[in-house]
Amino acid sequence: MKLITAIVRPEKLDAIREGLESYGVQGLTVSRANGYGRQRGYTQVYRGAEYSVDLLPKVRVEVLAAEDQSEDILDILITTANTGRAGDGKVWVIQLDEVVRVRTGERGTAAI
Ligand SMILES: Nc1ncnc2c1ncn2[C@@H]1O[C@H](COP(=O)(O)OP(=O)(O)OP(=O)(O)O)[C@@H](O)[C@H]1O
Repeated sequence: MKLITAIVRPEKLDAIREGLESYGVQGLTVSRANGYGRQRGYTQVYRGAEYSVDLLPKVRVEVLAAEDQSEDILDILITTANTGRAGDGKVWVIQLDEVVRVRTGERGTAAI
């Protein structure tokens, strides 16, 4: 099993959700995030003074995936989040030891 985490543009969230739901993903976690990548934020001018905004608002999308669905889900995230511009985000995949469904006590792929 894998944990797939995507840090992406907030305005892409609807498209990402649609893509994942059409594929049949049963659940996901969304939270707000702030961060920067290589572009290191941007410079803004306010009342004549220049200051830099270094932590840009993003959303974090987390999806639990069975081994045989992980590549498909990764593809959906990358395709739906892409605009081709700097700041599109990052996706990473972590190998999981265990997942437990709290209500039933099911474990492993059955708990996803
Ligand atoms: N090395 C990193 N470690 C942890 N989080 C990161 C890292 N790089 C980027 N992020 C997170 O991903 C978000 C989006 O990153 P961003 O798209 O700017 O990455 P990038 O690698 O600079 O790509 P691009 O060249 O498209 O801007 C950041 O705001 C940050 O929250």
